[in-house]
Amino acid sequence: MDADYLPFHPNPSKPTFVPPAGAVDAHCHVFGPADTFPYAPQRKYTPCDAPKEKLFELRDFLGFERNVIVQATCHGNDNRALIDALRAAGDKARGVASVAPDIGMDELRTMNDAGVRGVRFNFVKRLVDATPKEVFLSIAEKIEQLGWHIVVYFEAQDLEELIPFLKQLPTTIVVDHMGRPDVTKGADHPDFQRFIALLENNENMWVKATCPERLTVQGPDYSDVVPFGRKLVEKFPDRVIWGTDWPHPNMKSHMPDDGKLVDFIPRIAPTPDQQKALLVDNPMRLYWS
Ligand SMILES: O=C(O)/C=C(\CC(=O)C(=O)O)C(=O)O
Repeated sequence: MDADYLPFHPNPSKPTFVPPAGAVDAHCHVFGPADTFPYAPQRKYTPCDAPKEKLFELRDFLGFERNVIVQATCHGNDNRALIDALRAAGDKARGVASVAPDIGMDELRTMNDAGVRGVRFNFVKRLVDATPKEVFLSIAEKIEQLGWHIVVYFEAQDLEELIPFLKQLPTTIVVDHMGRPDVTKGADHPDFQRFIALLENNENMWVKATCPERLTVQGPDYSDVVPFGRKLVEKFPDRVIWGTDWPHPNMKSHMPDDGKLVDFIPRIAPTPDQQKALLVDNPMRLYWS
């Protein structure tokens, strides 16, 4: 792993908040182990191994029933670790893959059988070299045939430029990590309001109310991120999902305690109805129906 890479928390606390029955951790990753599933040569970071067994252990410990495992850039378009984890989890996991435009429908169908239900388009400049929009559009055309959706990861300052492209995508779109707002500007700032307006005007767009630990400036207990998550849960109760982001690649300031991240949930989704929608009904509709 990279010299400055922080490994995941070795012994997270037991959360006080008990997730509703059937809760889904809808954003997490598996990394390696590198001797079986090597990292991609073009990767921008080398993580510590975070194998499926550790993920499943954490799922049970935190009180979740299911995972959505998202392909991260350190594995490039090599989805073998993801597929291996999905097969091992059986019906308890679904996946989001990263694919090249020349992928065939047969390979996509094999992935579908393993539990993949979406692809991820990553626009974060520190993580990937830019991919031409036509390439993404040609992938979108293929995966649309399987009823999959597209997860997009971008930073707030790049949203404006991306909007015309996002509007061209033919499927459900899920935006990672609240659209990565600058929380120092506040949730009423025009930047976050523009993101809210985008979701209001495009009913195919969903959002993950994830990653207070990445967005915070104050640090734990992430109070500066609460207004952002709460606004998304209130405004889009049937289009918002939640996940741990375990094993938290590229965290530089601190490594979050996953139990504390679970305790963040009732602060952004205070009512049992909101919690059930966020953790059960919405992810089940998107990934298991
Ligand atoms: O865990 C995440 O979702 C966020 C990441 C890593 C990532 O997305 C990737 O490597 O593909 C990040 O901001 O470094």
